[in-house]
Amino acid sequence: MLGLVSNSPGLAASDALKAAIPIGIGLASAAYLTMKAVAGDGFGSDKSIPIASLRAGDSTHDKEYYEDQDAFIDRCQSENGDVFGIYLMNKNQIVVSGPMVREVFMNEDFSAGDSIDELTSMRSYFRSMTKSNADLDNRTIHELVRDNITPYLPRYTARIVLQLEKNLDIEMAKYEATCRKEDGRILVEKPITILQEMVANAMATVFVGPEIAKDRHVIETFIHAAADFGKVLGSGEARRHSAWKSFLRRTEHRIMNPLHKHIRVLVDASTPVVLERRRLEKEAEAQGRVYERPDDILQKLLDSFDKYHFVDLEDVCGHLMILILASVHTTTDTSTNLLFYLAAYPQYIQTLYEEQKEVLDQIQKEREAQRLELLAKGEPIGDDLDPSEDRFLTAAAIKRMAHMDSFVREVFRNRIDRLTLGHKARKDITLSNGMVISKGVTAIINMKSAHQSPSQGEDVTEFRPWRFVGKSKAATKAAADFLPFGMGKHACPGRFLAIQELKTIGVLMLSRYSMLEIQDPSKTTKILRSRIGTPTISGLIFTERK
Ligand code: HEM
Repeated sequence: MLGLVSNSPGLAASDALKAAIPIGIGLASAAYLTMKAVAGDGFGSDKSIPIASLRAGDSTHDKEYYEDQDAFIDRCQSENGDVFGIYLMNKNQIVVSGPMVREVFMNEDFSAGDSIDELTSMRSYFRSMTKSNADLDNRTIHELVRDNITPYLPRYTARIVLQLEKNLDIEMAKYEATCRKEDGRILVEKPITILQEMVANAMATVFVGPEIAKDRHVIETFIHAAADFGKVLGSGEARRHSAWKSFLRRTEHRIMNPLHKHIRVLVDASTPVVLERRRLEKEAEAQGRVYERPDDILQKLLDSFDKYHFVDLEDVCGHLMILILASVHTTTDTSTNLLFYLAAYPQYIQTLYEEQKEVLDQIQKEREAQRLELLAKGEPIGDDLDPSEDRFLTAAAIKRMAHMDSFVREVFRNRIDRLTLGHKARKDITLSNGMVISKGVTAIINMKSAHQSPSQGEDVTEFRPWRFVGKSKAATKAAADFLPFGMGKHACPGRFLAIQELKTIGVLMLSRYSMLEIQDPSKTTKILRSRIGTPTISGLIFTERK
C-alpha cells in the first residue's frame, strides 16, 4: 500500500503550496505563518504540544525536511521533545517519536487508511473497483492475503523462484545482446525494468495461476496498474479542495478510474480459464474423481466466494487488483533498491554468496543422509527426495540465509523515510505522556527514533548489514523497532511474500553476478535514500560470475 502513496513525491505537495505563498518570507513572517498554521487548521486544541519552529526564510517544514531528513528531526526533537507539530506536505501533523510510536499503531482510533484517503481520495477508487466489501474498515483485503497467500507460501515458492529465474535470464539476455561491455560486464541503464518483469511474472503466477499469467496483457496490467494509479492519485492537494470539489473528484474517480481497464484485462483473461475449471470440476464430480484444484489465489477466492461476499468474477478481479496495487510495485521498487545497496557495498557480496552455497550444500547433505537412512531401512525413496531437487531454492533454504535476511532488513532500516505512515485520529486521543491528539489530526511516525534507537546496536547511522544475524530479528518481524511494514493489527500481511521474493532476487543475482556497480556513483547517496516509488536515476553494471 505504501508505494501507492509514495508514488507522489512529497516535494510536489510542497511545490503546490509554495505557489500559494509569497516568496521572500523573513523570520518574522515565518513565525507568523507557523502560528497561523497552528491556529488555522489541523493541529488540534492541545496547546501543550509544541510546534517546531520554521527555519528562517521557510514557510513550511518541507524544504528543511527534504534537504536533510535526519538533521531536521534531530533539530526538532532536541528543541521540542518526542511529540511536536510540523507543517509538512501541505498539512499540519503531529510527529510522534520513541516509545509513543507504538501507541499510535496499537490504537484503533488512529487510522492510517483515513490519513492516506485524506491525501489521495484512494478509497473512492477502491470502492469503484469492487462491488462488495465497501465498509471503510473492512478487513477483507487484509484477510485475503493473510489466509490465502501467507500460509501457502512454501507451496508457491518453487513456482515463484522458477519464474524469477526465468525472467531474470530472459531480461539479462536482452541486455547481453545489446549492451555487453568488455570483461563480462553488462550495463543495464534501467534496472527496474528487469525487476518489473521478474516480480510481475512471479506475482501473476501465484495470484492468477500460470495459465492466465501467460497472457501478456495480464503481465502488463501487473506492471503498469500501480503507476497508472499513482498518476491520478495526485500529491496531496486533494485535501485542500472544498467539499464540493472533493465530491466532484470522488464522482470522477468512480467514472474515470484508470484501473477499470486493468480489471477488464483480468476479467477477459480469466473468464475462459474459470469456465474451463468449472467444466473440469463438474466432469470430475460426474466421474466420482477428486477434482485437483488449481493452486492459485484466484481459485482460492472463487472457492471462498460466499465467505468474502463476492458478487461476481468482476468483483473478484477488483479485489485482486487491489492486491496487485499493494504488492507488485512495492516489491519491484524495494528489490531494485536492494540491488543498488549490493552495488554500493560490494565488500559484503562474497559473504552472501558463500552463505547461499553453504546453505544449499548443507541441505544437499541432509537429503542425502535421509535417502541413505531410507535405503538402510529398505524403505522406498519418495519424489520429495529426488536428488535432482537437492539444490532447489526452497522456502526452507531461503529462510536459512540469515545474512541475506539481515542485509534486507538493514536496507529497509537505512532507506526508510524518516517521517511516514501518518495515522488520523478518529477521536481525541490522550497519549501516555498526557498530550492529546485531537480528532481529525494526523499523527506521523518518527521512523528515525525507532530505526536509529540505541536498541539497534552500534553505529546506528551506518549501514551494517550483519546487524541482525544471530538475533531474533527477521526481516518479516514487524515491531516497534522495525516499521517499514507498519505494526499491529494493520501490519502489512504481504511482508512474508515480499521478503521472500526480495531474498530470492538477491540470491539469484549473486549466483550469476560477482559484482554490481552503480553506473553514476555520484548518485549513490540519493539512490540509497530514495523514497519508495521514485524513479531510479542511474544504471547498474553487472559483472558475470566466472
Ligand atoms: C516491500 C514490499 C512492501 C512494503 C514495503 C509494504 C508496506 C506496507 C505498509 C507500510 C502497510 C501499512 C501498514 C500499517 O498501516 O500499519 C501495508 C499494508 C498492506 N499491505 Fe503491504 N507492503 C509490501 C508488500 C505487500 C505485498 C506483497 C502484499 C500482498 C501480497 C501487501 C499487501 C498489503 C495489504 C493488504 C495491506 C493493508 C493491511 C491492512 O490495512 O490491514 N503488501 N504494506
